[in-house]
Amino acid sequence: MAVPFPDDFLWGAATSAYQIEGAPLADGAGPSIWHRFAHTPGRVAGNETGDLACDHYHRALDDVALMAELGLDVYRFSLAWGRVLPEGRGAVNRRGLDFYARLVDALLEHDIQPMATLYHWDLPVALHERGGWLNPDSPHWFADYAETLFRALGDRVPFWITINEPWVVTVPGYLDGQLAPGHRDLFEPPRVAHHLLLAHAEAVAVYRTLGRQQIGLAVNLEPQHPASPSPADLEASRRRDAFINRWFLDALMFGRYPEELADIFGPAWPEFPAKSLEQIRCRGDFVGVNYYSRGLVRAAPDVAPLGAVRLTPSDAELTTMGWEVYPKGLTETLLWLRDRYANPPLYITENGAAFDDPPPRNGRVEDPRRVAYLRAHIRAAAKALEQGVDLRGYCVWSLFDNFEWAEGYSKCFGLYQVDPSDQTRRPKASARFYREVMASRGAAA
Ligand SMILES: N=[N+]=NCCCCNC(=O)[C@@H]1[C@H]2[C@H](O)[C@@H](O)[C@H](O)[C@@H](CO)[C@@H]12
Repeated sequence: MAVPFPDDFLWGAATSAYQIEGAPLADGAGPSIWHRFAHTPGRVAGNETGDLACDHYHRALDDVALMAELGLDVYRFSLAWGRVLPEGRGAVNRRGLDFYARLVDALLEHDIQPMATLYHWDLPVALHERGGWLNPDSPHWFADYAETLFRALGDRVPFWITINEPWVVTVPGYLDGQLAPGHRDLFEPPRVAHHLLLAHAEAVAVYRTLGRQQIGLAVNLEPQHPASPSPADLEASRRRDAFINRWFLDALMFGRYPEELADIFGPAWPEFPAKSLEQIRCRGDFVGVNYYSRGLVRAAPDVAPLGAVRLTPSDAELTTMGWEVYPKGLTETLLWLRDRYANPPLYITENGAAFDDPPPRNGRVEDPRRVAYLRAHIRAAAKALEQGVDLRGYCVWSLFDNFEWAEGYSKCFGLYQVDPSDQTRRPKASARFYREVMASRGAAA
């Protein structure tokens, strides 16, 4: 492929603490809401948990050597809040902090840039018991936690992400209850979202006094297309676009929520004080984009609160998550960000696909569909770059097959297969493909 990727473009891979580390209570760590959720029967497929996951907590240094062999420029990982602050605030757990210091130092020794996510869904139970993200103090708890990490690792970590996918924290977490903490309530999501945005803004403000590098928010974005040109479907796709794509970014970039949100939530949508919306207004240094698919939307008046449903096109290729393979949507999303928010610096902080991979043969795992998915989406990103999008990096989700939340270990996104019997990491064809892409600075895609 003609190479539009600049030499300093950062090629990487992403993971998160609860999904790969295992040992959730080791060395003084406090339990998270995901530890509690996974241990609640019926919440996770097969009642699987992150107790072992990829055992990364005990294998981190070997895993960093694997990342170096793969050829990563950047590695995106998350910090488990409860390892560092077992009660979520107050006393620091030195052994937890030391784990992350060792990980960061190992990455730097291998010339891999650390990209640290402060919050990837694993709120300490101790804070959840004080109301969690519903508590108006939660932004201050988060800013204090962030400050602890900025002071401990800020000199060595060049990229910080405050919160991973506040939409997923809010909607599956508090509206439909699919993810921890599993609440199903119409009145909680608007407040949770507001506190998450205040938490992000407060952490960025603290970072501005302590750090000199880059900090941003990672959002899941999904272009919405009406299933038909009917006014009802057009309106439904506009509502879903506001709900998924503009809710958090408009608040950050413009200091206001999309007006559709008040229609969607009706009486459950509070009057937010103008002062707090002004506090939320905070562009950060970059936007992290998590892209997987698009939404094909049909009006469904009886489906509350959106009045819309997402269709699965009958003729589309689907991943095992049921998501349509739609690389054009990545180009569309990147151009939309350029045009709506005045061309902010962007990193694709997650892009990948779950497919049922075969067992290894002669130590190799063939995953041609994932190779095709990654190639198509890297090319889609290139198309946006060629149109002036300020795209600076791309991270595959995920480095390893790992704990896919409520799906357990049944959904595999990894470049490496992890043998559950002995934790052996085996590269898939997609790892070999991605190594070539990185070595050729994008040309091999
Ligand atoms: N309706 N609707 N839209 C649903 C949009 C949510 C899409 N799921 C994500 O973005 C999560 C992200 C997460 O960071 C990671 O921890 C997960 O392992 C991956 C894979 O699932 C993705």
